Amino acid sequence: MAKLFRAVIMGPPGSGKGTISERIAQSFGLARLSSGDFVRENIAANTDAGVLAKTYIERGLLVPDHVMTRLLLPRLEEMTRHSWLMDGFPRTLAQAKALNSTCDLDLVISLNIPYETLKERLSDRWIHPASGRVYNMGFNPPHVQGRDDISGEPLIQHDDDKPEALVARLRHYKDVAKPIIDLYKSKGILHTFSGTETDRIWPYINSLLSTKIPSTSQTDTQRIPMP
Ligand SMILES: Nc1ncnc2c1ncn2[C@@H]1O[C@H](COP(=O)(O)OP(=O)(O)OP(=O)(O)O)[C@@H](O)[C@H]1O
Ligand SMILES: Nc1nc2c(ncn2[C@@H]2O[C@H](COP(=O)(O)OP(=O)(O)O)[C@@H](O)[C@H]2O)c(=O)[nH]1
Repeated sequence: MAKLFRAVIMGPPGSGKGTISERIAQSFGLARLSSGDFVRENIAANTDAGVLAKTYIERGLLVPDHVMTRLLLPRLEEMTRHSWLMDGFPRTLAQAKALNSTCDLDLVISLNIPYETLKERLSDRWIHPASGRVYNMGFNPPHVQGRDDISGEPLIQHDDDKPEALVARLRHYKDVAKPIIDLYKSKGILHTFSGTETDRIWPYINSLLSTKIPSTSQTDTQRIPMP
């Protein structure tokens, strides 16, 4: 069996993690895992953790570490036969340490995008909740306004993309990301990409990953739903 590959993508809200994860999943056939999707699925299913998580998300806050690790780590332990890319976890040093004790990461991508760019992008971000597909009215609009390209279902905007919640989220990101980035830097697995346009950053990420994982056809792509 080919060697498994485990990666994490980090960056502030709106930095392009979802967009780039999708491209990586399609180009390299990794399972794409999103902590945000996982939390929202738990909210929709009214699980105990989902009900609790909702009270934090509504205030633009992170879900507490013990709730996140209890939700996510067992799921990762089930993925022993898959290569994966995680978007949205770890988001605190405690989560990074918990992840460390579960698996060895091969690579961490950190996106470094200016604040003004983030604000503009998020005010225009639309999402298909069931699949996690992300649109932007300027950058990658849906074929039919307000509808997902594949299912035709309605698109929504997240409450936490509203400017009031965004400022708190960005401040929080800056505070909590630094020690995580330092940790991965010290492990020699951190790769940082800076810029204002995903299309200009993508070729660099693509060529880095090409040296680390073999390309697969698009049919190998999978987005593993989290329970
Ligand atoms: N690892 C995590 N730790 C704590 N809370 C989390 C974590 N992942 C997701 N959440 C919670 O779920 C919410 C939605 O997650 P999602 O990843 O979609 O976040 P987001 O803040 O919209 O991120 P982005 O805009 O960067 O994609 C977050 O705002 C946060 O409250
Ligand atoms: N204008 C513009 N929008 C982008 C670019 N890259 C991503 N987006 C959009 O910006 C928003 C945030 O991107 P997303 O991938 O969701 O970022 P995340 O919050 O880090 O996961 C989405 O609406 C994307 O479609 C870009 O280069 N230019």
